Amino acid sequence: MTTAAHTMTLLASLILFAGLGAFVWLALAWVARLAPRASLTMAGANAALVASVALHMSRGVLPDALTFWPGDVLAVASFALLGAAVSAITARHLAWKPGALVVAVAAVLLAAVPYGDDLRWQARVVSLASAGLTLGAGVGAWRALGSSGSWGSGRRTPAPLALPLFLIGTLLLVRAAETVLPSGGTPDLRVPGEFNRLFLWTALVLTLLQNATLAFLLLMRLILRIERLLERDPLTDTLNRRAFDQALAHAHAWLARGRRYALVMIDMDHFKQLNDTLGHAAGDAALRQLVAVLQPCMREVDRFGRLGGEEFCLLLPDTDIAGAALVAERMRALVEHTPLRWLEQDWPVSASFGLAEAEHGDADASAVLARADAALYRAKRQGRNVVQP
Ligand SMILES: Nc1nc2c(ncn2[C@@H]2O[C@H](COP(=O)(O)OP(=O)(O)OP(=O)(O)O)[C@@H](O)[C@H]2O)c(=O)[nH]1
Repeated sequence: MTTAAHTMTLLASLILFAGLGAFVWLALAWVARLAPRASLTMAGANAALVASVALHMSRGVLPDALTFWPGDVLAVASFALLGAAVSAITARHLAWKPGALVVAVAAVLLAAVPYGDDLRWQARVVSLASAGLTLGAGVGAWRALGSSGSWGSGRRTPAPLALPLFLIGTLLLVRAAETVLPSGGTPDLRVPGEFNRLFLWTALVLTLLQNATLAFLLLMRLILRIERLLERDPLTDTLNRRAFDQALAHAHAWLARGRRYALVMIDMDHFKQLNDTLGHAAGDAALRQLVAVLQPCMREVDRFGRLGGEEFCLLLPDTDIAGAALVAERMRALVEHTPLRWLEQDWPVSASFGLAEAEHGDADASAVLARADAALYRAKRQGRNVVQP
Protein backbone atom coordinates (compact mmCIF):
# COMPACT_ATOMS: atom_id res chain seq x y z
CA MET A 1 0.00 0.00 0.00
CA THR A 2 1.25 3.48 -0.85
CA THR A 3 1.61 5.78 2.12
CA ALA A 4 2.15 9.55 2.30
CA ALA A 5 5.74 8.81 3.35
CA HIS A 6 6.22 6.91 0.08
CA THR A 7 5.12 9.79 -2.10
CA MET A 8 7.05 12.34 -0.04
CA THR A 9 10.20 10.18 -0.40
CA LEU A 10 9.67 9.97 -4.12
CA LEU A 11 9.20 13.74 -4.33
CA ALA A 12 12.39 14.24 -2.29
CA SER A 13 14.24 11.87 -4.63
CA LEU A 14 13.03 13.89 -7.59
CA ILE A 15 14.50 17.00 -5.95
CA LEU A 16 17.77 15.16 -5.35
CA PHE A 17 18.04 13.91 -8.95
CA ALA A 18 17.13 17.25 -10.52
CA GLY A 19 19.41 19.07 -8.05
CA LEU A 20 22.30 16.83 -9.04
CA GLY A 21 21.43 17.44 -12.68
CA ALA A 22 21.51 21.22 -12.15
CA PHE A 23 24.90 20.92 -10.44
CA VAL A 24 26.44 18.81 -13.21
CA TRP A 25 25.17 21.12 -15.96
CA LEU A 26 26.48 24.16 -14.08
CA ALA A 27 29.88 22.49 -13.82
CA LEU A 28 29.79 21.72 -17.56
CA ALA A 29 28.99 25.35 -18.35
CA TRP A 30 31.37 27.06 -15.94
CA VAL A 31 34.23 24.66 -15.38
CA ALA A 32 34.39 22.69 -18.64
CA ARG A 33 32.97 25.59 -20.76
CA LEU A 34 31.07 22.95 -22.72
CA ALA A 35 28.25 24.49 -24.80
CA PRO A 36 27.77 27.06 -22.01
CA ARG A 37 24.44 28.40 -23.26
CA ALA A 38 22.79 25.01 -23.58
CA SER A 39 24.37 23.72 -20.35
CA LEU A 40 23.24 26.77 -18.35
CA THR A 41 19.74 26.41 -19.77
CA MET A 42 19.67 22.75 -18.71
CA ALA A 43 20.91 23.77 -15.24
CA GLY A 44 18.01 26.24 -15.19
CA ALA A 45 15.52 23.53 -16.25
CA ASN A 46 16.65 21.26 -13.40
CA ALA A 47 16.72 24.11 -10.89
CA ALA A 48 13.18 25.14 -11.87
CA LEU A 49 12.05 21.53 -11.38
CA VAL A 50 13.71 21.41 -7.95
CA ALA A 51 12.02 24.65 -6.91
CA SER A 52 8.67 23.51 -8.26
CA VAL A 53 8.72 20.14 -6.45
CA ALA A 54 10.03 21.77 -3.25
CA LEU A 55 7.16 24.25 -3.34
CA HIS A 56 4.72 21.41 -4.02
CA MET A 57 6.03 19.60 -0.93
CA SER A 58 5.75 22.78 1.14
CA ARG A 59 2.05 23.16 0.47
CA GLY A 60 0.31 23.64 3.79
CA VAL A 61 3.60 24.57 5.44
CA LEU A 62 4.44 27.78 3.63
CA PRO A 63 1.77 30.38 2.70
CA ASP A 64 -0.46 29.19 -0.19
CA ALA A 65 0.40 32.27 -2.29
CA LEU A 66 4.02 31.09 -2.31
CA THR A 67 3.52 27.39 -2.95
CA PHE A 68 0.63 26.87 -5.39
CA TRP A 69 0.72 29.25 -8.34
CA PRO A 70 4.52 29.90 -8.32
CA GLY A 71 5.20 26.16 -8.02
CA ASP A 72 3.00 25.34 -11.01
CA VAL A 73 4.47 28.13 -13.15
CA LEU A 74 7.97 26.92 -12.28
CA ALA A 75 7.02 23.39 -13.38
CA VAL A 76 5.99 24.69 -16.82
CA ALA A 77 9.10 26.92 -16.95
CA SER A 78 11.25 23.86 -16.33
CA PHE A 79 9.93 22.22 -19.52
CA ALA A 80 10.22 25.49 -21.46
CA LEU A 81 13.91 25.61 -20.47
CA LEU A 82 14.34 21.98 -21.49
CA GLY A 83 12.93 22.84 -24.95
CA ALA A 84 15.24 25.86 -25.24
CA ALA A 85 18.26 23.71 -24.29
CA VAL A 86 17.36 21.12 -26.93
CA SER A 87 17.19 23.84 -29.59
CA ALA A 88 20.51 25.29 -28.40
CA ILE A 89 22.18 21.92 -28.85
CA THR A 90 20.57 20.65 -32.02
CA ALA A 91 19.88 23.88 -33.93
CA ARG A 92 22.64 26.00 -32.34
CA HIS A 93 20.11 28.67 -31.59
CA LEU A 94 18.51 29.22 -28.20
CA ALA A 95 14.83 29.35 -29.22
CA TRP A 96 13.41 30.67 -25.92
CA LYS A 97 10.47 32.71 -27.24
CA PRO A 98 7.94 29.90 -27.89
CA GLY A 99 8.63 28.49 -24.41
CA ALA A 100 8.29 31.90 -22.77
CA LEU A 101 4.95 32.38 -24.54
CA VAL A 102 3.63 29.02 -23.31
CA VAL A 103 4.77 29.82 -19.74
CA ALA A 104 3.03 33.23 -19.90
CA VAL A 105 -0.24 31.73 -21.21
CA ALA A 106 -0.10 28.93 -18.63
CA ALA A 107 0.54 31.46 -15.85
CA VAL A 108 -2.58 33.41 -16.87
CA LEU A 109 -4.71 30.25 -17.17
CA LEU A 110 -3.52 29.03 -13.77
CA ALA A 111 -4.43 32.35 -12.19
CA ALA A 112 -7.84 32.30 -13.90
CA VAL A 113 -9.24 29.62 -11.58
CA PRO A 114 -8.66 30.03 -7.84
CA TYR A 115 -6.66 27.33 -6.06
CA GLY A 116 -9.11 25.44 -3.84
CA ASP A 117 -9.83 21.86 -2.91
CA ASP A 118 -10.18 20.73 -6.51
CA LEU A 119 -6.86 21.27 -8.26
CA ARG A 120 -7.66 19.36 -11.45
CA TRP A 121 -7.84 22.49 -13.63
CA GLN A 122 -4.33 23.52 -12.56
CA ALA A 123 -2.97 19.98 -13.02
CA ARG A 124 -4.47 19.93 -16.51
CA VAL A 125 -2.90 23.29 -17.47
CA VAL A 126 0.52 22.33 -16.09
CA SER A 127 0.51 18.86 -17.70
CA LEU A 128 -0.78 20.01 -21.10
CA ALA A 129 1.59 23.00 -21.32
CA SER A 130 4.56 20.85 -20.26
CA ALA A 131 3.56 18.05 -22.65
CA GLY A 132 3.28 20.55 -25.53
CA LEU A 133 6.69 22.00 -24.75
CA THR A 134 8.36 18.61 -24.47
CA LEU A 135 6.75 17.18 -27.61
CA GLY A 136 7.66 20.39 -29.48
CA ALA A 137 11.28 19.98 -28.34
CA GLY A 138 11.11 16.33 -29.46
CA VAL A 139 9.90 17.27 -32.94
CA GLY A 140 12.58 19.97 -33.24
CA ALA A 141 15.31 17.57 -32.15
CA TRP A 142 14.01 14.81 -34.46
CA ARG A 143 14.12 17.15 -37.45
CA ALA A 144 17.54 18.60 -36.62
CA LEU A 145 19.06 15.18 -36.03
CA GLY A 146 17.56 13.51 -39.07
CA SER A 147 18.27 16.24 -41.62
CA SER A 148 21.22 15.60 -43.88
CA GLY A 149 24.21 17.61 -42.80
CA SER A 150 22.81 17.82 -39.31
CA TRP A 151 24.63 20.27 -37.07
CA GLY A 152 26.75 21.38 -40.01
CA SER A 153 28.59 18.10 -39.97
CA GLY A 154 27.68 16.93 -43.45
CA ARG A 155 26.21 13.66 -42.22
CA ARG A 156 23.03 12.33 -40.70
CA THR A 157 22.67 11.57 -37.00
CA PRO A 158 20.12 9.08 -35.67
CA ALA A 159 16.80 10.88 -35.19
CA PRO A 160 15.56 8.31 -32.60
CA LEU A 161 17.93 9.98 -30.14
CA ALA A 162 14.99 12.35 -29.64
CA LEU A 163 12.65 9.52 -28.53
CA PRO A 164 13.01 10.09 -24.75
CA LEU A 165 11.51 13.55 -25.23
CA PHE A 166 8.42 11.95 -26.81
CA LEU A 167 8.23 9.55 -23.86
CA ILE A 168 8.27 12.39 -21.33
CA GLY A 169 5.68 14.34 -23.37
CA THR A 170 3.42 11.29 -23.49
CA LEU A 171 3.67 10.76 -19.73
CA LEU A 172 2.59 14.36 -19.19
CA LEU A 173 -0.35 13.85 -21.56
CA VAL A 174 -1.38 10.78 -19.53
CA ARG A 175 -1.24 12.92 -16.40
CA ALA A 176 -3.51 15.50 -18.06
CA ALA A 177 -5.90 12.78 -19.23
CA GLU A 178 -6.06 11.34 -15.73
CA THR A 179 -7.54 14.60 -14.44
CA VAL A 180 -10.56 14.30 -16.77
CA LEU A 181 -11.33 10.66 -16.03
CA PRO A 182 -14.23 10.19 -13.61
CA SER A 183 -12.01 7.77 -11.70
CA GLY A 184 -9.12 10.23 -11.85
CA GLY A 185 -7.28 10.63 -8.59
CA THR A 186 -6.33 13.83 -6.86
CA PRO A 187 -3.75 15.92 -8.76
CA ASP A 188 -1.91 16.62 -5.51
CA LEU A 189 1.29 14.62 -5.89
CA ARG A 190 1.76 14.34 -2.09
CA VAL A 191 -1.42 12.32 -1.71
CA PRO A 192 -0.78 8.57 -1.57
CA GLY A 193 -2.34 6.63 -4.44
CA GLU A 194 -1.33 4.10 -7.05
CA PHE A 195 -1.41 6.61 -9.92
CA ASN A 196 0.72 9.16 -8.06
CA ARG A 197 3.21 6.48 -7.02
CA LEU A 198 3.51 5.24 -10.60
CA PHE A 199 3.69 8.77 -11.96
CA LEU A 200 6.43 9.77 -9.53
CA TRP A 201 8.50 6.65 -10.21
CA THR A 202 8.21 7.25 -13.94
CA ALA A 203 9.00 10.95 -13.47
CA LEU A 204 12.15 9.98 -11.56
CA VAL A 205 13.34 7.69 -14.32
CA LEU A 206 12.43 10.21 -17.00
CA THR A 207 14.23 13.05 -15.20
CA LEU A 208 17.35 10.95 -15.38
CA LEU A 209 16.60 10.02 -18.97
CA GLN A 210 15.96 13.64 -19.93
CA ASN A 211 19.34 14.73 -18.56
CA ALA A 212 21.08 11.73 -20.10
CA THR A 213 19.48 12.46 -23.49
CA LEU A 214 20.61 16.07 -23.45
CA ALA A 215 24.10 15.05 -22.35
CA PHE A 216 24.19 12.49 -25.16
CA LEU A 217 23.05 15.06 -27.72
CA LEU A 218 25.79 17.38 -26.54
CA LEU A 219 28.38 14.62 -26.81
CA MET A 220 27.16 13.81 -30.32
CA ARG A 221 27.54 17.44 -31.29
CA LEU A 222 31.08 17.51 -29.95
CA ILE A 223 32.02 14.34 -31.81
CA LEU A 224 30.63 15.74 -35.06
CA ARG A 225 32.52 18.99 -34.52
CA ILE A 226 35.79 17.15 -33.93
CA GLU A 227 35.18 14.98 -36.99
CA ARG A 228 34.59 18.10 -39.04
CA LEU A 229 37.75 19.77 -37.74
CA LEU A 230 39.73 16.67 -38.65
CA GLU A 231 38.52 16.53 -42.23
CA ARG A 232 38.33 20.21 -43.19
CA ASP A 233 40.87 22.71 -44.44
CA PRO A 234 40.63 25.59 -41.94
CA LEU A 235 41.09 28.38 -44.50
CA THR A 236 38.60 27.34 -47.17
CA ASP A 237 36.41 24.81 -45.30
CA THR A 238 36.85 22.34 -48.17
CA LEU A 239 37.98 18.75 -47.51
CA ASN A 240 41.62 18.55 -46.52
CA ARG A 241 44.04 16.33 -48.42
CA ARG A 242 43.53 13.32 -46.14
CA ALA A 243 39.75 13.45 -46.28
CA PHE A 244 39.78 14.01 -50.05
CA ASP A 245 42.11 11.04 -50.57
CA GLN A 246 39.71 8.92 -48.54
CA ALA A 247 36.73 10.04 -50.65
CA LEU A 248 38.74 9.33 -53.78
CA ALA A 249 39.75 5.85 -52.63
CA HIS A 250 36.11 5.16 -51.83
CA ALA A 251 35.00 6.26 -55.31
CA HIS A 252 37.73 4.14 -56.87
CA ALA A 253 36.57 1.08 -54.94
CA TRP A 254 33.15 1.52 -56.58
CA LEU A 255 34.69 1.67 -60.07
CA ALA A 256 35.03 -2.11 -60.16
CA ARG A 257 31.27 -2.32 -59.52
CA GLY A 258 30.55 -0.18 -62.56
CA ARG A 259 30.31 3.28 -61.00
CA ARG A 260 32.48 5.67 -62.95
CA TYR A 261 33.85 8.97 -61.69
CA ALA A 262 35.78 11.94 -63.04
CA LEU A 263 38.19 14.43 -61.52
CA VAL A 264 38.56 18.16 -62.13
CA MET A 265 41.88 19.52 -60.93
CA ILE A 266 41.77 23.28 -60.37
CA ASP A 267 44.70 25.65 -59.89
CA MET A 268 44.56 29.44 -59.60
CA ASP A 269 46.65 31.27 -62.17
CA HIS A 270 49.55 33.55 -61.18
CA PHE A 271 48.67 33.16 -57.55
CA LYS A 272 52.21 33.88 -56.41
CA GLN A 273 52.05 37.21 -58.23
CA LEU A 274 48.76 38.08 -56.51
CA ASN A 275 50.27 37.15 -53.14
CA ASP A 276 53.41 39.17 -53.80
CA THR A 277 51.52 42.24 -55.05
CA LEU A 278 48.64 42.40 -52.58
CA GLY A 279 49.93 40.37 -49.66
CA HIS A 280 49.12 37.03 -48.08
CA ALA A 281 45.76 38.21 -46.69
CA ALA A 282 44.57 39.04 -50.21
CA GLY A 283 45.79 35.61 -51.36
CA ASP A 284 43.76 33.98 -48.60
CA ALA A 285 40.71 36.03 -49.55
CA ALA A 286 41.16 34.98 -53.19
CA LEU A 287 41.24 31.31 -52.19
CA ARG A 288 38.07 31.66 -50.12
CA GLN A 289 36.39 33.55 -52.93
CA LEU A 290 37.39 30.87 -55.44
CA VAL A 291 35.71 28.22 -53.29
CA ALA A 292 32.58 30.34 -52.85
CA VAL A 293 32.37 30.94 -56.61
CA LEU A 294 32.81 27.25 -57.46
CA GLN A 295 30.42 25.88 -54.85
CA PRO A 296 27.15 26.52 -56.75
CA CYS A 297 28.46 24.35 -59.62
CA MET A 298 28.67 21.30 -57.36
CA ARG A 299 26.08 18.64 -56.50
CA GLU A 300 25.57 17.26 -53.05
CA VAL A 301 27.32 14.02 -54.02
CA ASP A 302 30.43 15.77 -55.35
CA ARG A 303 33.45 16.00 -53.09
CA PHE A 304 35.69 19.05 -53.19
CA GLY A 305 39.08 19.18 -51.55
CA ARG A 306 42.14 21.39 -51.25
CA LEU A 307 45.19 19.39 -52.22
CA GLY A 308 47.59 22.12 -51.11
CA GLY A 309 48.44 25.77 -51.81
CA GLU A 310 46.12 27.08 -54.50
CA GLU A 311 45.35 23.64 -55.94
CA PHE A 312 41.93 22.04 -55.52
CA CYS A 313 40.29 18.90 -56.85
CA LEU A 314 36.65 18.09 -57.49
CA LEU A 315 35.49 14.48 -57.49
CA LEU A 316 32.40 13.90 -59.63
CA PRO A 317 30.76 10.50 -59.04
CA ASP A 318 28.78 8.91 -61.90
CA THR A 319 30.28 11.40 -64.38
CA ASP A 320 32.29 10.90 -67.57
CA ILE A 321 34.89 13.24 -69.00
CA ALA A 322 32.33 15.10 -71.15
CA GLY A 323 30.22 15.84 -68.06
CA ALA A 324 33.30 16.95 -66.16
CA ALA A 325 34.26 19.26 -69.05
CA LEU A 326 30.85 20.95 -68.89
CA VAL A 327 31.19 21.55 -65.15
CA ALA A 328 34.78 22.76 -65.48
CA GLU A 329 33.93 25.17 -68.29
CA ARG A 330 31.10 26.66 -66.24
CA MET A 331 33.51 27.04 -63.33
CA ARG A 332 36.24 28.58 -65.46
CA ALA A 333 33.87 31.24 -66.83
CA LEU A 334 32.52 32.03 -63.36
CA VAL A 335 36.01 32.48 -61.90
CA GLU A 336 37.06 34.69 -64.81
CA HIS A 337 34.02 36.92 -64.36
CA THR A 338 34.38 37.30 -60.61
CA PRO A 339 37.39 39.53 -59.89
CA LEU A 340 38.80 39.82 -56.39
CA ARG A 341 37.65 43.01 -54.68
CA TRP A 342 40.65 44.21 -52.65
CA LEU A 343 41.55 47.70 -51.44
CA GLU A 344 38.47 49.00 -53.26
CA GLN A 345 39.76 47.77 -56.59
CA ASP A 346 38.92 44.80 -58.78
CA TRP A 347 41.80 42.37 -59.40
CA PRO A 348 41.33 39.90 -62.24
CA VAL A 349 41.48 36.23 -61.25
CA SER A 350 41.48 33.08 -63.34
CA ALA A 351 42.08 29.40 -62.91
CA SER A 352 43.21 26.47 -65.04
CA PHE A 353 41.46 23.11 -65.11
CA GLY A 354 42.73 19.58 -65.80
CA LEU A 355 40.30 16.68 -66.28
CA ALA A 356 40.53 12.91 -66.01
CA GLU A 357 38.04 10.06 -66.06
CA ALA A 358 38.68 6.88 -64.09
CA GLU A 359 39.33 3.85 -66.29
CA HIS A 360 39.09 0.19 -65.41
CA GLY A 361 42.80 -0.24 -66.02
CA ASP A 362 43.65 2.31 -63.28
CA ALA A 363 45.23 0.31 -60.48
CA ASP A 364 44.34 2.94 -57.92
CA ALA A 365 43.03 6.47 -57.61
CA SER A 366 46.49 8.02 -57.74
CA ALA A 367 46.70 7.05 -61.43
CA VAL A 368 43.56 9.08 -62.17
CA LEU A 369 44.84 11.94 -60.04
CA ALA A 370 48.15 11.88 -61.95
CA ARG A 371 46.26 12.13 -65.29
CA ALA A 372 44.21 15.09 -64.05
CA ASP A 373 47.46 16.71 -62.85
CA ALA A 374 49.08 16.17 -66.23
CA ALA A 375 46.05 17.73 -67.93
CA LEU A 376 46.31 20.70 -65.58
CA TYR A 377 49.97 21.07 -66.45
CA ARG A 378 48.99 21.18 -70.16
CA ALA A 379 46.37 23.83 -69.37
CA LYS A 380 49.07 25.97 -67.74
CA ARG A 381 51.37 25.42 -70.72
CA GLN A 382 48.59 26.52 -73.04
CA GLY A 383 48.52 29.93 -71.42
CA ARG A 384 46.19 29.29 -68.40
CA ASN A 385 42.48 30.07 -67.91
CA VAL A 386 41.54 26.99 -69.96
CA VAL A 387 40.04 23.54 -69.42
CA GLN A 388 42.16 20.60 -70.58
CA PRO A 389 40.81 17.06 -70.87
N1 LIG B 1 47.82 33.47 -49.40
C1 LIG B 1 48.15 32.19 -49.47
N2 LIG B 1 49.13 31.79 -50.31
C2 LIG B 1 49.45 30.50 -50.38
C3 LIG B 1 48.81 29.55 -49.60
N3 LIG B 1 49.34 28.34 -49.88
C4 LIG B 1 50.27 28.53 -50.83
N4 LIG B 1 50.36 29.84 -51.15
C5 LIG B 1 51.22 30.50 -52.13
O1 LIG B 1 50.78 30.15 -53.41
C6 LIG B 1 51.84 30.42 -54.34
C7 LIG B 1 51.85 29.36 -55.39
O2 LIG B 1 52.70 29.78 -56.39
P1 LIG B 1 53.03 28.95 -57.70
O3 LIG B 1 53.03 27.49 -57.34
O4 LIG B 1 54.24 29.53 -58.32
O5 LIG B 1 51.76 29.15 -58.58
P2 LIG B 1 51.24 30.41 -59.46
O6 LIG B 1 51.91 31.66 -59.08
O7 LIG B 1 49.75 30.40 -59.33
O8 LIG B 1 51.64 29.99 -60.89
P3 LIG B 1 50.77 29.19 -61.93
O9 LIG B 1 50.03 28.13 -61.15
O10 LIG B 1 51.76 28.59 -62.88
O11 LIG B 1 49.86 30.15 -62.59
C8 LIG B 1 53.10 30.49 -53.50
O12 LIG B 1 53.55 31.82 -53.47
C9 LIG B 1 52.65 30.06 -52.10
O13 LIG B 1 53.36 30.75 -51.09
C10 LIG B 1 47.80 29.99 -48.68
O14 LIG B 1 47.17 29.23 -47.94
N5 LIG B 1 47.52 31.32 -48.68
